[in-house]
Amino acid sequence: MTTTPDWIMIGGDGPESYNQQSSYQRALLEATKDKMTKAISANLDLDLISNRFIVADFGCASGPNTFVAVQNIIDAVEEKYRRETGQNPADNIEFQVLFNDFSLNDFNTLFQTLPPGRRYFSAGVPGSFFERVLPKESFHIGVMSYAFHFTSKIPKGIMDRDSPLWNKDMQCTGFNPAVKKAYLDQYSIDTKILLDARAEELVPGGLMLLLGSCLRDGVKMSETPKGTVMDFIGESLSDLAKQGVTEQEKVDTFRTSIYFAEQGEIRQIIEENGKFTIEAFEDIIHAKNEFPFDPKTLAISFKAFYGAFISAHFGVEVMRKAFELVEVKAREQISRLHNSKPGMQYLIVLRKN
Ligand SMILES: C[S@@+](CC[C@H](N)C(=O)[O-])C[C@H]1O[C@@H](n2cnc3c(N)ncnc32)[C@H](O)[C@@H]1O
Ligand SMILES: [Mg+2]
Repeated sequence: MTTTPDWIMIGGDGPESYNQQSSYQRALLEATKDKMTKAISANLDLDLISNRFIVADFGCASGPNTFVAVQNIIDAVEEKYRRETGQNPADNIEFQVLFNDFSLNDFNTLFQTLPPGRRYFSAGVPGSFFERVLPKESFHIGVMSYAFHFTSKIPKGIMDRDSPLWNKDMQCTGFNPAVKKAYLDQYSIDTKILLDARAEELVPGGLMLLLGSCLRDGVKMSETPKGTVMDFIGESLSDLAKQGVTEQEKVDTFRTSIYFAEQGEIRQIIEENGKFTIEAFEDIIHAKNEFPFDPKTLAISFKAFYGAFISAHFGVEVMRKAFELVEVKAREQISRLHNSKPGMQYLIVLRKN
């Protein structure tokens, strides 16, 4: 079994950084602000809002989206407190935000760009969210934004050419049922471990807010715009191997530890885990719902997301060349994108049982 390189976003705040290129992810946070506020108002016990309130973001990257996510939560908690007690939250509540990601994440950029005027104390929590990273009962609301689609490793057999599970593509396209099952099984195991860990770390009655992308039931990854661009990336890397720019062996051993689950699969995993009640599972439709089908924008935003991961395996030069080809492919095959089936963006609200 192979462990993939840690899934690190491009750090710093240069033109290709995650910091500058994550507006797609941010659009979902902005679109869900009202729904997050309502969910917190309806599902968080007033008793939990006392002198010390802890918010944790798992898979925070280097910002700025994490600041939007945690501020939305703090605003909602303050609003509920003000409305239901008539008191000023600033007089009575101190907030702390725990920022979690892999230790190699660019925490320097994160801490250097913390919003001025924020009303919370900050701390970094390094480590994989597939393990316990915090003491028992140590936070009140957790959030995961575009971080609930990872597996801890590439499923067994996926990179073995002699296995019926061998996957020629870099992602789970959804077309090979055996490959799809292997990814789903791994995702299910990992996600249950993740939920177990968060359930221990959350205070009783605490909430987890999950925001991200999934598939509508019955839709295959490669049928969506995101899956189509991921296929362009895989095809571009294969082209570079054919041109001798990189080795075929490297292409064959490059697979993503990402599984975009179907809506029903996510629901089933959470229910089987049994540590949380699903208070809401919302289908969020917003202006930036799908990527704009502009070849240049697509190449840049997917580079921000996947670039560091590809660099770690192929080196930065191959990564750059691959995304030049992705832009060409997106231009040549724009109809594939226009004919794709919509993906889905969600807000899931979980309450610890
Ligand atoms: C697509 S980014 C999302 C960042 C940010 N939450 C947002 O909404 O823009 C996914 C983040 O999850 C982190 N991540 C992936 N697997 C992780 C793990 N096992 N433990 C902790 N962080 C992880 C990555 O390092 C990355 O920063
Ligand atoms: Mg990984």
